[in-house]
Amino acid sequence: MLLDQFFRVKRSPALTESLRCGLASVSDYERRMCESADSSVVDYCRGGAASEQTVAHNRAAFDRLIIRPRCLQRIGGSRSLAVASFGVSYRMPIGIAPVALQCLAHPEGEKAMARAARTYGVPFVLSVLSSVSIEELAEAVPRAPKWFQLYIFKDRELTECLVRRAEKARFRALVVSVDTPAPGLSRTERRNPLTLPAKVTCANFVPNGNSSNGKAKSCSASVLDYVRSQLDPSLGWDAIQWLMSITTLPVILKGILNRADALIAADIGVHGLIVSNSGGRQLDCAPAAIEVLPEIVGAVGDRIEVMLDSGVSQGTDVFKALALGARMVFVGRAAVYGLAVNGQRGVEEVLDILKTELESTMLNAGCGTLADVTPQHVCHEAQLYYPSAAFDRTRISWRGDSFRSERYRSHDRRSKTQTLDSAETIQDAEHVDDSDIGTRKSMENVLERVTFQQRCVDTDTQQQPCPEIKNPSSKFTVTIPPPYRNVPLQLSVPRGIFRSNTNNVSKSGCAADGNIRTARTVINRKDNPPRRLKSHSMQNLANKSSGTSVCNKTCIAMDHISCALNNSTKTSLVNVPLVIGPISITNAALQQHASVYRTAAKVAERFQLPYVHTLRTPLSIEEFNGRNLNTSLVRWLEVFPFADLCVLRSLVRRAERSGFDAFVLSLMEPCNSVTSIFDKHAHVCLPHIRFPDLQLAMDEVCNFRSENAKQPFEEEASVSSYVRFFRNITEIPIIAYIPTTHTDLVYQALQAGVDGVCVVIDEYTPFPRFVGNIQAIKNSAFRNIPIYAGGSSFTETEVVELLACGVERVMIDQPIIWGFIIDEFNGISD
Ligand SMILES: Cc1cc2nc3c(=O)[nH]c(=O)nc-3n(C[C@H](O)[C@H](O)[C@H](O)COP(=O)(O)O)c2cc1C
Repeated sequence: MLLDQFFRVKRSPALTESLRCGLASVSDYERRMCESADSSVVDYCRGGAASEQTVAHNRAAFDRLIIRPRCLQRIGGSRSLAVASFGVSYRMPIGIAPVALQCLAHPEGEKAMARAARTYGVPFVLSVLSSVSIEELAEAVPRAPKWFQLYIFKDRELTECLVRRAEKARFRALVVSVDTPAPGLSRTERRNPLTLPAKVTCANFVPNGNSSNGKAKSCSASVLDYVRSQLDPSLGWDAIQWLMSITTLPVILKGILNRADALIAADIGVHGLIVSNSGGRQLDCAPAAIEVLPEIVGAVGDRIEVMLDSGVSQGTDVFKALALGARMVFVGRAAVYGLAVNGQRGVEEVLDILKTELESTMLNAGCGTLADVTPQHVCHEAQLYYPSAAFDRTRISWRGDSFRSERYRSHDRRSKTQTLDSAETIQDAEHVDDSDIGTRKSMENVLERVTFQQRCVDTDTQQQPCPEIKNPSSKFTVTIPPPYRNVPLQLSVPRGIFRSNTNNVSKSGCAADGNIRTARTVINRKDNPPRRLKSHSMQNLANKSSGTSVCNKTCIAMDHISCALNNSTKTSLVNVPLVIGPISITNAALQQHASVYRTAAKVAERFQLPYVHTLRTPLSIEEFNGRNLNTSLVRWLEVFPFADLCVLRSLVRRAERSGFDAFVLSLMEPCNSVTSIFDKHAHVCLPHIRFPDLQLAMDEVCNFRSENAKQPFEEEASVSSYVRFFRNITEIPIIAYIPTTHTDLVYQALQAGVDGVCVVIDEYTPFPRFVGNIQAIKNSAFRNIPIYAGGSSFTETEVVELLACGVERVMIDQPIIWGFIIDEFNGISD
């Protein structure tokens, strides 16, 4: 208070009032609502889908972004938050998202919300499931800037009727929620079901003289069921085209979460997108909206308006979204909390809090106007805290320069090629950004034009190829995929999630298009038709293992298991293309159980999965090979980039003789000599275990060295020289096994001609970032090379996400050990 007075900060009466009541932030309103409202209403407003991971992602993703302020920016006196959208100027870039049945939170419901929106000059989106009808709202708050959210229902007549009503009531835009093929599953709501009071219903579906075509239903909870039954999972993009053909209102798609869908939307001429996961209420484990925003702005930001909702609850969130290219953000829950606490006044107070926080953030970050807020003002925490990742190409999107330059240079994505300078650094990007500051305003004009001319654009002109951009210093060229005009028009958010048999991923066109040289044909040559794995969860395994029937050895390792389970929310790994291994003994409890390898290999054989044998085992290549193994097992061998050529050559020959199908060249640890890896695994970590192959390699090195006094291979040999070496002496395919933090090595390996790459997650990399890294590789010139994902234990949904972004197979190792400890063959199978 004192500080405010000192700096003479002007406060609105609404904020002064709310501060007097101890409500200074959106979370204060949330808390107050929880104290005062009925518990089923609280659950309804706050809840998310299933395990609510996406709700948590939304918050965490904003928190991972760091604001990077600039000083001494000569911020002038005239400061405005005004923004134009679809031809209308709004007083600030914050709108109110569609929220169903607002009369549950407050008797005035949507009317109060719309009045607050009018006071603050921001758009209010009325949900089709509103508790106040379109007409009633228009009559009560005629001058509020209103948009109308709808679904394209199974009954198109009903849908068209709603559109006509919205047009007649002078709504300014249609927001189509495309992420709702079915209602989201809320566990909290199932535990504490919401019973609609008699006077609260979906007012747009109740006969009132306006909904005249006989489609309206009588007033009861069954109205909600009826509306839910009208959701149509069979919709395709043609439905959007149909909608655009029956209305002149701008059409905005809400719920877009990937670039591919954004491109289709722009291609078919929609006017805007709201990047959204519906606040985590639809698909659990969907990405945070803010995480995918840069990718979508990069793809279509220069053609259509891109907005965002989901997780926005403070001014800094708004700032971050604007910096990453959103034109406007919407709040759902934040506004509902205000409504529940204090009706219209509560919503105004919340809007005031967000506005004040946004203004303060802008000032302190060195931005006087929205035009000053640029991607340069936000970075991902990884850039600050993990500087070794500074060269990681995929983090470029978080610097913002990649999409920004496209956006500001009016880059046309239809160009066939785009060059990337692999030597680009953060400094380079900042330099570029400096020169770009202040251009946002002019870009806004361009955006305006694009938006309103969108439908008139002659499609032939759109097809004109754009001149190639060539950068002489570029190290490699990335081919941009052709426009998505010919893809089947089917809503798929995200792609692949409903794939019935994920083992067919390569055939379903996600990753492969037949150009793969050797890996597809050779590595997987023994693949048989997939079998279904038994559906067990890691939690089940843990529960099972706590029973008395489990032998002593289990107890020793149970700490490891429960620790791993506690640290994560691992679920089942079922019905997916996997690779088993490489399993090395890192667990002291397993020292005496070398049979884990043979057992794991048998399971791999049974399920027709490749098995990766490693040198870090008590079984030599020949011993492993000789034990009752059927020839149908697909065998890969993990090798290390030893400096000693003679060792590598001899390993290659032995692997060839033993019928291995691929080499997994592990670049996980800096081990340029046999001695370093031998010391680490055979002497230092696990002194009691015999590592015959490493010992053999040691012997060979000693013999070799005594014969050839000097080192045969330079100590710091590059990835390419190892790959070339393998290439020269064997036909067996090579898969590089590289940590995701070293994307530069991935590209080196790909350039050197490996047949596949396994990108391995580490404990510091957030999963969305890992997916981003993989997507970047899949989007690069090497898109046809199979990518595998490694890193111990992914959850089932993570596996699906990986497959959806083009990963061929997922390598698992640690869960195999857990399964073995619990029930050997059956445990691993489970
Ligand atoms: C209680 C509630 C009801 C909602 N109802 C709808 C709806 O009817 N239609 C829709 O498209 N989105 C609906 N949403 C999603 C919001 O439009 C918006 O996407 C989401 O709330 C944004 O996330 P946030 O709550 O974290 O701000 C609803 C959200 C909430 C919290």
